Amino acid sequence: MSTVNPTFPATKSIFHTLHKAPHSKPFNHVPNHILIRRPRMSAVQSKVLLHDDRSSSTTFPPPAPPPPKQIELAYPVAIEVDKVTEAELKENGSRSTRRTKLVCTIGPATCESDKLEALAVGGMNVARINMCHGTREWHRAVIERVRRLNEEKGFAVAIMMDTQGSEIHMGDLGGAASAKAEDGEIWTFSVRAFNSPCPERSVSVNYDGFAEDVKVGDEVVVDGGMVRFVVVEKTGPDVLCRCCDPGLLLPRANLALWRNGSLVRERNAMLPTISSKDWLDIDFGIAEGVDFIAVSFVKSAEVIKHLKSYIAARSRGNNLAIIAKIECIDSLKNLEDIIQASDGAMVGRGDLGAQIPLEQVPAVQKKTIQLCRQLNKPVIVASQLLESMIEYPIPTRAEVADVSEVVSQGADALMLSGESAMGNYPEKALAVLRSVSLRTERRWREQKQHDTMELPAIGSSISTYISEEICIAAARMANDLDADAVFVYTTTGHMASLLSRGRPHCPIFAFTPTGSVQRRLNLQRGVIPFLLTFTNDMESNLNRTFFLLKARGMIKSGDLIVVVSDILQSIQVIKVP
Ligand SMILES: Nc1ncnc2c1ncn2[C@@H]1O[C@H](COP(=O)(O)OP(=O)(O)OP(=O)(O)O)[C@@H](O)[C@H]1O
Ligand SMILES: CC(=O)C(=O)O
Ligand SMILES: [K+]
Ligand SMILES: [Mg+2]
Repeated sequence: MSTVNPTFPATKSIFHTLHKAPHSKPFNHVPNHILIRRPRMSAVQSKVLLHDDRSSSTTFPPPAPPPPKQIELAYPVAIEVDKVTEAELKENGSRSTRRTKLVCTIGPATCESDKLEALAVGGMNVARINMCHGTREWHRAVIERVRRLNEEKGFAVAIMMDTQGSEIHMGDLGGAASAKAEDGEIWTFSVRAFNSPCPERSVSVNYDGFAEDVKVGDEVVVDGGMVRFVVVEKTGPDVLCRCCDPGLLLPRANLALWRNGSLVRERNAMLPTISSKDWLDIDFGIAEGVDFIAVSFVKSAEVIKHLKSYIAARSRGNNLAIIAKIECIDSLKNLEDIIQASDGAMVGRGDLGAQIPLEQVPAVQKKTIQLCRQLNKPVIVASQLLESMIEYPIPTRAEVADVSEVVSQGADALMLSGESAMGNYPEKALAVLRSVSLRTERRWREQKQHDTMELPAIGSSISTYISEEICIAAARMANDLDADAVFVYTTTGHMASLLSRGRPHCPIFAFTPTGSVQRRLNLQRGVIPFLLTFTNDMESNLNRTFFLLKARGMIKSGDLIVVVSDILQSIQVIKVP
């Protein structure tokens, strides 16, 4: 380990600097007053503004907020990064680190500390808890264990809470782990609540309108088609159904009704996206400080806006991100608005495949990934990626091809569901996601593939437009120059996310002073989030970062770095001294 060197040389080898300050040439057409209203200003601007007469209401540009205090930091301040990523950087160099992020659903197979640790070591970036199952106490214990591992073992695993939603689902089978439905058997689906244990071949249904809505001849599709029934008779609150596709019924499995080849959207379509139970779970998530809330069965952007304003009022200063789950037929009509209103999206292929014909699911997946990229929102692809690994230690070739395709399509993250929640091989499944991602990403880079996706302007102000352009240009420069990394100093994570949108071939080292921003960046493809306090003196930031990263073996002299600054709105290309 190197010792502190107070005379560590200043950055010398800047051989190219594109300085996009407000008055430089490329933005001559931009009226100054708009630029000066940016929330953060360059050091030069700050100084000028300090001499403004702030009390005068006629002054133009209008009074700006005071510049951020510049704290001079002693040389070695701590830099924190997830220890698994650190090991990967040391071992393989930055170019070969994994870009695709991995989400694991935590269930009975993985809820203990040793199992959670094994997943974290295996590359889990986000732990997902599904409020469809288990009690709040159970979930609280999982959250506490993840937090403790982060603190004690140096991981940076984020927590995602997934709501139940109020679509139609079965009850909990009176406590049984599962129930087998055989071909031709008659089962009773009832709106009555049963005492446990349930009467034989009976399940309760959470939706009170169920018996009124169904018609004889309707198909009841359980768990996206794992089991199927046909309605043969209705008697009061009970609906008698004959099993036509036998299989295992699991507690709280989702139910979809089909009639004449299409989904029944009657009064059940009026069920709220966020149920009263979900609101309690959301309060729980806010209180526990989870990083993401994934909202099930989102139908419109309004519900996301409503939830965001609720959260903003309750969790001051918190960085809770809302992920819209695209998993119902109604979400498809409003896809763009929903994604725009959210902080990210998840393609929930499980429930989606119960609501639209299966052969349409791949197109929805592809479209959602594309829209998310264009609108700069991270996107997770979920369900059945490695379904056979619930039972077997190796995946099918088709599953491997599917995972590889999702990575090629440019998704930010892959998710394990039953494979990690209740499967026999959670760590092996995670290892498959990791190795397939790495191999697919490498092939992409080796073939020097540049994707040609149009990235439209998305910001509403000139300053956000400048940020977007800088990030697109920086990503392209990094590819053309074969850079080892892009560095970005970011307080809100926004610049890091814009860089991720440009999908450079090298990783993005995002330095942020806030733990919640660091964890939130765990969902962005190609971003390695570091916790680091920085100032608005870019040269000192860079020198400090080079010093700290070199000392830890995460970069080395001669590495080529593209540096993007939020503060200066600039791009620099630097060889690490
Ligand atoms: N906390 C838990 N307790 C018990 N079992 C769980 C838990 N979480 C998940 N499982 C089991 O793992 C399976 C897959 O979990 P997952 O949460 O991914 O379900 P899903 O049906 O894909 O998601 P969703 O309900 O959001 O559509 C569940 O069907 C359930 O059997
Ligand atoms: C993940 C999820 O909710 C689904 O696939 O339905
Ligand atoms: K859910
Ligand atoms: Mg679902």
